Amino acid sequence: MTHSKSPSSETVTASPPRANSAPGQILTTAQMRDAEAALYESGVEEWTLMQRAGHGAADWIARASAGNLVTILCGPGNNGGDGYVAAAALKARGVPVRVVAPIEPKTEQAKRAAATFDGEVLDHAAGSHGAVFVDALFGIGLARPVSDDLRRLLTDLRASHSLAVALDVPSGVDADTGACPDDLPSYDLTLSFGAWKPAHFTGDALAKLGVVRLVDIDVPDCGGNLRLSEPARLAAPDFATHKYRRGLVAVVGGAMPGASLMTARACALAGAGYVKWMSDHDHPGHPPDLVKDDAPLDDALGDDRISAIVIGPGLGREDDAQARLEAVLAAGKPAVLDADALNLLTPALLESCDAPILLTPHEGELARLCEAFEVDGETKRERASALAKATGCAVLAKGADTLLAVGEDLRFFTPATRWLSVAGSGDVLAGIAAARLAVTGDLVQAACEAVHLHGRAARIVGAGFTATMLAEAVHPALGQML
Ligand SMILES: NC(=O)C1=CN([C@@H]2O[C@H](COP(=O)(O)OP(=O)(O)OC[C@H]3O[C@@H](n4cnc5c(N)ncnc54)[C@H](O)[C@@H]3O)[C@@H](O)[C@H]2O)[C@@H](O)CC1
Ligand SMILES: [K+]
Repeated sequence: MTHSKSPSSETVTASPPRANSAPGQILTTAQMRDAEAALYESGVEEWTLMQRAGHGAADWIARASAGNLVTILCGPGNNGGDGYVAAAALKARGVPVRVVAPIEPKTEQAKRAAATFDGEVLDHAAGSHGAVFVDALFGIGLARPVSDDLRRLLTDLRASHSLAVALDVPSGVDADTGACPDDLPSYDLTLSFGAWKPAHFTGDALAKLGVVRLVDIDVPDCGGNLRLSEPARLAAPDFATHKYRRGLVAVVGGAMPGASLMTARACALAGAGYVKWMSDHDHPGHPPDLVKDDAPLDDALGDDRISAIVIGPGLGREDDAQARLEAVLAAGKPAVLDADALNLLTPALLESCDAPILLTPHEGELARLCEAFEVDGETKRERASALAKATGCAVLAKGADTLLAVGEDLRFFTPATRWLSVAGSGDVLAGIAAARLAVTGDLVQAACEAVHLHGRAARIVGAGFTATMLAEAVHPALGQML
């Protein structure tokens, strides 16, 4: 069936360019609903927000289409409403556009938006092909799994268009967790409205979103606990500094000294003024510019000038390893615990430690730590938060969707290159984090800077690198981020 809507008297006005009102803000569905409710109470109309969203989307879609045919799949709710507004705005700009609407608009705003579009509306996708497919079927209002018929429709439309754009989130994605069906099609561009949603930075949907961009609709900063960590300029050493003031880092080695050597190398290149390798093993790769301290660890760690310690890479899990971890925790210095230090960590070991501690677990280490500290959560985000609260530590949960949990707060990151999934990558990150901790004295800042430096180093070194190559690339990465 094809029908044409009668033109509505609604005017479709182009919105002026907007500055982002809260660029790093991430809101869950419930927080987004609260933010919207507050806006409505302050006198902003729902229709105004939908206009901003639809016009903002139309700007991106118009560029992507380069004047070629756009097909917008509109659902029954306000996500569909955004789609109709975008369709009307595109048509007004002379871009050929049609709407596929398998379900009639149901909300007041979606009906109103549908009435502004006087172009072609189909209730099926047969024969639909074109340049850009826009998914405006379901957004944050997804209430249940998408039916087989609608999933097929999404897949067919994706396949019959050169580019696919999702409005807010791809239909079928849980905006709060990033969970999605395996057969979700892949998108080239996902446009988030008003604020980022957790699904833009975490969960399985990450692999499907393509490039993500924020369309500002003037949602103010709600002071929420979820934030996107954006790379910031790192501070260069100040005028009156010296090597100790720039940060002395103790890199505590163990049974497999090669790993801690790599950590020490990354640490030295990430801005620390002085790195001491505390190892009772030698290694043929020990470089001349790395000071080795083989005094008994308690004594070595007694140096008051130490401003951060890192332990875990190559530590091993023998009795001696446990004793070394105990010595680090007893030193009362800010510390980064990685790898085997995480495998050895127990609530009893942390009991008398009140120094700032950063834990850097990957998925498996996070699961073990959650077991050891008797906490759990359905998602990585919940597990990391629960662990942060149980330990009082900052938890940098690594992986394709790295996130940082500190108390009630969560920081998310734009995903780094997948080439970082290589043995030793975490050892390098731990070294960078320790350097930044020594330099900044701030756990959250150090962890965020470390993730950005690590990702930058990976981009610089390119494809198919080893961890040693990655550690060397920390040097140019630091230079780029100053
Ligand atoms: N309220 C606001 O402030 C704004 C909301 N905006 C848009 O509104 C969206 C949220 O709108 P809604 O709350 O109306 O929700 P949606 O439009 O995401 O979807 C809700 C509708 O879809 C139906 N539905 C949900 N899951 C389904 C399924 N699996 N199969 C079949 N039907 C299903 C629901 O019954 C309801 O009718 C956002 O994602 C965003 O795109 C934007 O217009 C910007 C402003
Ligand atoms: K959508």
